[in-house]
Amino acid sequence: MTPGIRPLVAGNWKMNGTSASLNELRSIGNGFMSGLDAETEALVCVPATLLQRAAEILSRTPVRAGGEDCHPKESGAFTGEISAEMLKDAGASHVIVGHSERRELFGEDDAMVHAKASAAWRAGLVAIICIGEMRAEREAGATLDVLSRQLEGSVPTSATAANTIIAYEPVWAIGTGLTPTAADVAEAHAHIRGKLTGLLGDAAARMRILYGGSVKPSNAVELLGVENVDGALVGGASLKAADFLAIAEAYMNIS
Ligand SMILES: O=C[C@H](O)COP(=O)(O)O
Repeated sequence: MTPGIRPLVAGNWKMNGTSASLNELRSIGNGFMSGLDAETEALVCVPATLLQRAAEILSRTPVRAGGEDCHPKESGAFTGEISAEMLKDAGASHVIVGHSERRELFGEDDAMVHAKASAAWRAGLVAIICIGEMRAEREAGATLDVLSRQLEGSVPTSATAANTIIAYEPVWAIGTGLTPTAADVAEAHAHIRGKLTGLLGDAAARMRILYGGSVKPSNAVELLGVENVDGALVGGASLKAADFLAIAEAYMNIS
């Protein structure tokens, strides 16, 4: 945690979920209405097919709905793509950009992530910019260099704490059940805060830096209690309301 920063627990459903899954979303929304929102803000990023319905369901709760990716352009001949403006129109407040699955499986580089973050702001969305090292990069001792390079290339210099959130997700920890040690997370997040300060100045002090990668109820207190960890980006465990709510409840046990 960072003193003065309200934590955010964000879900990322990835390519999961149909109409039937909206019941989980209702439960998440209801869970936050019974006091959890006093501890943390909450967001669930869902597939575009569910976004409008998700936003309607969550509109009666403190939880917000977000998109998982956007195209840099506002509109045009880009079959299959979705713009930030379309996400906003469907009810999104945030959009994830530069998730490692986009970088790794769809060839997105830092310049593309930079353009997508700018597109998010153009549409009035908060950009959640993801960074993180691959397993080989960690093993080569290059983690902090990779994070610096990704921040330099992906985060536009006009980023502010209001329009941008950084998500640190070690790629090898995503969906694997593996997590870095609390000390490793602390080192990475402190490095990210320092690098952001160099890039953005005062805006970095209040910018949320989320941790993502195999966050679950059993490790949430340990991971979210680390200095400079201002919330979580949760994949698999966000698909089950009980798990997502239990992760958010971790904040009741962190002093
Ligand atoms: O965006 C979420 C992350 O990729 C983490 O996914 P995970 O919680 O399933 O490891």
